[in-house]
Order: sequence, then structure tokens, then C-alpha cells
Amino acid sequence: MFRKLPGDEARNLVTTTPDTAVVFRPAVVTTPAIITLVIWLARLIRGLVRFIWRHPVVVFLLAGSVACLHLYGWRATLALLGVALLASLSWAFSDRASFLGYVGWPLLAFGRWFWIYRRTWQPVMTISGLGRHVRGRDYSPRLVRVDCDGWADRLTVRMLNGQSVKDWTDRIDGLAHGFGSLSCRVSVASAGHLVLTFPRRDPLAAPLPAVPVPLVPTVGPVEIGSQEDGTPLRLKVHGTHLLVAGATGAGKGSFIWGTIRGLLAAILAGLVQVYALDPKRMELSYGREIFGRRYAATPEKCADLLDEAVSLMQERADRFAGRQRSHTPTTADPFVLVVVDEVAFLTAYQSDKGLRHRITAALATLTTQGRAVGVGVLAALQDPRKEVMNIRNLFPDKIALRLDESEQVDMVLGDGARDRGALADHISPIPELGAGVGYVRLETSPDPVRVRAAYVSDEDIRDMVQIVTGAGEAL
Ligand SMILES: Nc1ncnc2c1ncn2[C@@H]1O[C@H](COP(=O)(O)OP(=O)(O)OP(=O)(O)O)[C@@H](O)[C@H]1O
Repeated sequence: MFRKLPGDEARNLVTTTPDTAVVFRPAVVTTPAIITLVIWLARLIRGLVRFIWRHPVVVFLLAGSVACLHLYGWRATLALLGVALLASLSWAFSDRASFLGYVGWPLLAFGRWFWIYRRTWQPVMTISGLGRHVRGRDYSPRLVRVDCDGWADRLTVRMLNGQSVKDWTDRIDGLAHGFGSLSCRVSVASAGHLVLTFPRRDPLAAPLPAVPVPLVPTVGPVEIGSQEDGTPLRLKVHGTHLLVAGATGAGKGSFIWGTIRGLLAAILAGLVQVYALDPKRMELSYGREIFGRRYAATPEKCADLLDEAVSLMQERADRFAGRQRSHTPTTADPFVLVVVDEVAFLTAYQSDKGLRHRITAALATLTTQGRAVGVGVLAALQDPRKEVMNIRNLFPDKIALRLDESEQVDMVLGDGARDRGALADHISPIPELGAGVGYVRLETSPDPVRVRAAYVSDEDIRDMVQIVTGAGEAL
């Protein structure tokens, strides 16, 4: 035993049991039973109120059935439940959306909370390392609520004090598999609260047919496909620049042609002009009649066309200076969309140094100064490395289609995008399953959204050419 008395010199003392831990007897303050009972009661009431607030449909059904059983007996209760079931069925058939919103999804959310999340919450938190064991006590993040819709479960979670979003984004794989889902997205709901999204099915698993050509000219967000939650994918092109990156066969063409298709009525109305740069001569050449003289394939012609767009942009900027700060498309000043298929052919892979510098400078000028005066760039790219595309950060909105390596995801969408669930490197290389599927990260939102562009087939492009040439002849 190691004992040191006041005044003793520690170095002259000898201990025979040096490993003995010093154990203190904790001070025990006896709490009166009434206080313990009051605390328990308060917790019980708080839990009940919370349960009623979160699961009103279930509480209503249970309380109603119990009351009916007590007042009128089991026969009347069964009859009432039968009537309620019939009424629900007729509601579901006559107005499916409101039935699902008020009854269907809340019931499903209760079922999934009860059977899956409530039961597996603690083990998943502990094993994934999100729970903590401090001084003999277990601390676990709190599952605040579960919401369901047609394709996913959304869990609102209260993080432990001191946890960061990164603690969660680093564990999305464990969370997804722990709760029986294929993927998990993490987004911030408020200070200390996160929303975890677990898809139950994939609404983007099958190819989508091309969106019909709009009848009304529109330069606003153009519908080109579908988002993961089933809502239309509307891409903003006017007032931004877009970079679409994806490996070969990822479906970049669908995004390019889908956008042109969505703008076709505006092109015919003279509100939009498309400058098409097609150095691969494979993609845009198929519908080159749509672009008229604003089509270029050789690097020299591409550079000339880009310089033309830059001159137009600068002329507009001079005219707008001091008069207007944003652009409204008119026939006199249409929105100019510069579409570049495989931009690396014109920048990184261009052997003529002078031409390469000229093209890169023109693209940088357009992407830095174009959006306020109605000039936008939509560029497609296979390899997103900085050496290949050193101006990729000048594009405010980015789309990552199927990529070969996980590191490329953040190169395209920005830091932390893959951690937040943009698994572009997991998209299937089988065209039916994965072509046109990608993650969109907009300037306005850090959360990547999974989308699929509708497939614009060669026949659809031929139809578009016919519409344009037919309109030209009719004039
Ligand atoms: N949205 C889509 N839905 C379903 N299938 C698609 C879609 N887009 C493309 N595909 C299929 O994938 C194939 C490759 O598409 P696409 O040529 O657009 O890819 P890409 O990314 O432009 O490739 P590359 O860089 O080699 O030109 C198409 O021939 C088509 O069969």
C-alpha cells in the first residue's frame, strides 16, 4: 500500500502493490421517494404527449377501438372497424394523394418506427460508433421522428452534444445497411438536428421516355427528367452555368439533348440561341440543323464561335452597364446557351497551345461574366481532374453522372458531396439501370439530389430537327 503522510518524502516510500487503483467511495445523497415518483410521472406524461403528437392516427385508431369496445362490446367494435375500413378504401380510391398524406404515410411511418428503427436504433448507434460510453453511462443520439413518403423514410435525429455532421456522413454505409436500406443521405435540419434519408425503392431504376417538347416558349427551368422523390427534374439554365461530368456512356447526351429539347419552343420563338461546340462530332452533329450556323466541330471553328459569344457578351455588358443588372430574354437580346460536348477536347487534349489558351480564356470569360447578361455555358466532361478542367470551379451548378473513382465525385460536386450520399461511383454501368442517372448539386444547396434524365433517342432528335426545319419553311 502506497501511503504518504504530510511531510513524508515520496521517493523514500516503498509500495508493495504499485498497480492498486485508488478507489473512492462515492458520496450517496438519498433522494426522497416523492421526488423520484414526480420525476417518473413527469417523464411518463412527456412520453405520452410526445407519442400522441407523433402518431395521432395510431392513437386515434387505438383509443377509438378501446372506447368502443368498452362502451358497446366487440360486435359493435368490429362493425365500426369494418365501416372505417370501407370508408378508407373509398377515400384511397377517390383521392389517393390526400389519403396517403393523412393516413397511409403516417401509418407506414409508425410501422417502420415500431418494427425497424426503434428496435435497431441502439445497436446500430453503438456498432457504428455514433453512441458513446462515458463514465459508465451510455449516450445515444435521439431518434426524434420518422416520416415516410412514396420512396423513402426520413429520420429526424438529434445528435449528441459535440458531434459533427462529418461524424455521421463518415458512417452512411453502416447506417444504410444497419437499417436495411441500400443507401443513406445526410442533411442538416437545424442546429443539432439531422435528417437521414433511407430510400425504400428506386423510382429511377427504369429509363424514362423523353419529355414532350413544351408548347409554350420557356427559358425558365426546363424539365428534363425526374428526381428521386418522383418530382420532375427541372434544370435551371438561364442565370447559371452547368457542368455535366460522367464516364463514357454515362448519359451526358441525355442532359444536353434534354435541355435543348426543353428550350426548343423558346429557340423557335427567338428567345434562345444555342451555340453548339461538338469537337467529338458525335453528339451534337446529329441535330445540327437546330443550331444553324452556330455549330462548330473543328477546334479552330470552336474557338471562333466562342470568341463570337464573348464579343456578344461584352457588347451586351457595355449596353447594360448602369442600366440593368439582370437579363430578361427577348428576341432582340435572346438567352445564349453555349453547349460544349466533351470540353476537354478543346482544353486539355488540344495540342495547339495557342488555340488551347484562346479557348480556355474564352470559356473562363463566359463563365465568370456571362450569367448577368444572359449567356450560359453547358459543358460535358469525361475526366474531371483539375489538370484536365482547370476552370471547373467556375460552374455554379454541377452534375455527376457515373464516375469511375470515388475521389472524382468531390472533384465534380465539391468537397463533402460523396460523404453526403452522392455515390456517383456506385451508379450501374448497365445503360438501362444507370445511364442518365446522376447527382445534381446546385449553387443554392449543399445537398446532392439524385436524378435521372429522360432518354432523348435519335428518333426524338430527328423529330426536334423536323420541328425546327418545318418552322423555318413555314416562315
Ligand atoms: N437517360 C437515359 N436513360 C436510359 N439510357 C440512356 C440514357 N442516356 C443514355 N442512355 C443509353 O446509354 C448510351 C450512352 O449514352 P450517351 O452517348 O449519352 O453517353 P455519354 O455520356 O454521352 O457517352 P460518351 O462520353 O461516350 O459520348 C446510349 O446509347 C443509350 O443507350
